[in-house]
Amino acid sequence: MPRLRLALAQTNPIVGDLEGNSVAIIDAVRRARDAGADLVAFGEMALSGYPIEDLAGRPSFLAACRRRAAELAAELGEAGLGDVVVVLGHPDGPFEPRRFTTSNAPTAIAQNVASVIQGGAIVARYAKHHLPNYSVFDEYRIFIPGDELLVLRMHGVDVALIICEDLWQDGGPVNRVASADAGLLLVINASPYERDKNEVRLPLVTRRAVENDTCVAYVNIVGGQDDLLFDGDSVVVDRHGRIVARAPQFQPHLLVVDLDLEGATEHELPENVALVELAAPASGHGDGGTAVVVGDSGTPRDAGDADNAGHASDVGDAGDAAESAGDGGRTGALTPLTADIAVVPDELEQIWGALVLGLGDYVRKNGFGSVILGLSGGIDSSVVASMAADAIGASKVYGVSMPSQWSSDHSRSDADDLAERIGLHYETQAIAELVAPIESQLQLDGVAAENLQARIRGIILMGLSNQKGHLVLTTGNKSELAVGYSTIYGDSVGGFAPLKDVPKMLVWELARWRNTFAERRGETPPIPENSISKPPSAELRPDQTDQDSLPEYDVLDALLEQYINGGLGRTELIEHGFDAPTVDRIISLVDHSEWKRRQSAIGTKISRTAFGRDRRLPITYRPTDVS
Ligand SMILES: Nc1ncnc2c1ncn2[C@@H]1O[C@H](COP(=O)(O)OP(=O)(O)OC[C@H]2O[C@@H]([n+]3cccc(C(=O)O)c3)[C@H](O)[C@@H]2O)[C@@H](O)[C@H]1O
Ligand SMILES: Nc1ncnc2c1ncn2[C@@H]1O[C@H](COP(=O)(O)OP(=O)(O)OP(=O)(O)O)[C@@H](O)[C@H]1O
Ligand SMILES: NC(=O)CC[C@H](N)C(=O)O
Repeated sequence: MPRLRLALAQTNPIVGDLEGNSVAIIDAVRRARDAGADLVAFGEMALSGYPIEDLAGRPSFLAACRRRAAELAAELGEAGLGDVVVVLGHPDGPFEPRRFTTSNAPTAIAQNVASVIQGGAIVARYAKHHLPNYSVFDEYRIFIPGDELLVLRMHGVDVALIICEDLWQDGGPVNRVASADAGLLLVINASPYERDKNEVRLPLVTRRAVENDTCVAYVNIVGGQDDLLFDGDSVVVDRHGRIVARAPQFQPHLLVVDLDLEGATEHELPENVALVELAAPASGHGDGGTAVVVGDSGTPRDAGDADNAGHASDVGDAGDAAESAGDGGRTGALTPLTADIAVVPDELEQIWGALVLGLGDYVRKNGFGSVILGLSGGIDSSVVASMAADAIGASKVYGVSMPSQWSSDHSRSDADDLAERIGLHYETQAIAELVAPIESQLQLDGVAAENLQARIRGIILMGLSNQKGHLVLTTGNKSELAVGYSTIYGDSVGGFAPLKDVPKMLVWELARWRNTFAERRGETPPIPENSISKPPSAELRPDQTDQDSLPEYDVLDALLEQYINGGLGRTELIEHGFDAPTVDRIISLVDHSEWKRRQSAIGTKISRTAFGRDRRLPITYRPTDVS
């Protein structure tokens, strides 16, 4: 059986940063080459970052991506890395909208492609076939679909290549893998984290391996991009679906694994399969060879454009190359690798890791050096402060206590305690004297006067942000956002909302988990016990608690879970045991808060249905279909 040494490069790209992303790519190829890899694969759009959204409609951006991919190939060759076969995801174009007769998206001018690089040039290209258009994805709108499976013959093995959603959908390229008789199915991905995703993603990888009787290698990008968080978790399973290598979540990683694979055989190609024969390395890790397309039953691809002229041809003299590739083309035997199988953390640790990376990458990738937030001594601000310290270090976190005349003593003492435990910067800005003149001049009372306090706090945080350059973190959680329980332009102020997709009950669970995690490591638990155990209160009037306005949070969260994630209507919610008045009140609050959510800060998605792109509803809406 031919042995392939495969490297999966789990990189953390920044959308648009073609230069920075290229540096990481070249570095990973060098490390893969030093580790003896024959093939190194990067995630979907690893060159450009993902998702590129409407940048896909900008010809100058597409041209820059295409140019950078070709330059990168040349640079790899010049750096003596031409022998390693590199599979790299990037956008390609601009194409004439009507050039592809199979296109269902006539206005799209881009394709979502994987370029195959060898010997200093792009030698083949695969265009994604299935373009996801549900949940957070809009690819059908912006990309032209491909229509064939690419098979690379290298080192005596046939490697079938597809991109992310192609693995998820029956029909199309994944159904041709078995009849193409591929020894390895390589999938490059940009698959966002959701707390239950692993329960779907890994079984899917396993199922495809068994269905096709082939090893499957799945490489994902890692890192935060606005509201999305890519968790990495790249994995290789054998033809029985058993895990043979797995990268850790939430960090860049180069996973290198030896695979003994079914050798390539001569057989008739199914429809819409392009077989590209890659030449064996000339010697050791010297200059690479050229590619020969030995069979192509589909429509011509665009791999042989001006950038790649002379490196791919459709002549059929594959025999010699196949023979020389049979032993892997290496000059000497490589020491076998030991299995590298990362342990998947428990669920709360995963969620914490996702939120910390999402927050940290938003701060770093948007060029902030620090964050600021209001510390009320309550659970939400305490958890956000702790996450921020984990993400960027306590020395870059600024907390402000802003007591009013209604603030309890514990709001101050718990905030002091938190600041001390975490070691963040901390100051006090009392608001009573700022609130009083506005309240009096505008003659505000009731909720108007209550909200003024939250708005003065917002002004203080934005003022300090403008002055010092801190990013303002808004502390609202998913339960509050669902029912509009926050003051617009008040405590909802801010640029990033770490708890946006975290319901209140989960906020408490995470707080307890983080403290226990610290204790296990012999560290000071960051969150004061009193902040966890006391009843939540906005403290905008004497003795206020959240439950003056809302049901108990366990009931509220269960109801919201069924209404928002589960998509149940009024009748079904009542059938599930929620009482009718509560259902009516909460549905009404959720539906009438859409306008607040539409202007709210983004935050890391961790659920199947996060507020934002996942759930698009009208603001102006008079419900007549409530049932
Ligand atoms: N459809 C629509 N489109 C555009 N604007 C719309 C609108 N509906 C209302 N509005 C505007 O919104 C205003 C009302 O919204 P807003 O000013 O936010 O005020 P509102 O939602 O009435 O009150 C805020 C609630 O959040 C609670 N709160 C505040 C702060 C912190 C916390 C906490 O514990 O975390 C809770 C507070 O106790 C109160 O119950 C209206 O005066 C109107 O200007
Ligand atoms: N006294 C305060 N000092 C500083 N910030 C405050 C104060 N009160 C409220 N805030 C800010 O406004 C946010 C909304 O908090 P509020 O106490 O009204 O509700 P909450 O949802 O219970 O949040 P928390 O659990 O953090 O208290 C807080 O998380 C905090 O950032
Ligand atoms: N980029 C993609 O095609 C991702 C879609 C896929 N269903 C996923 O979430 O993994």
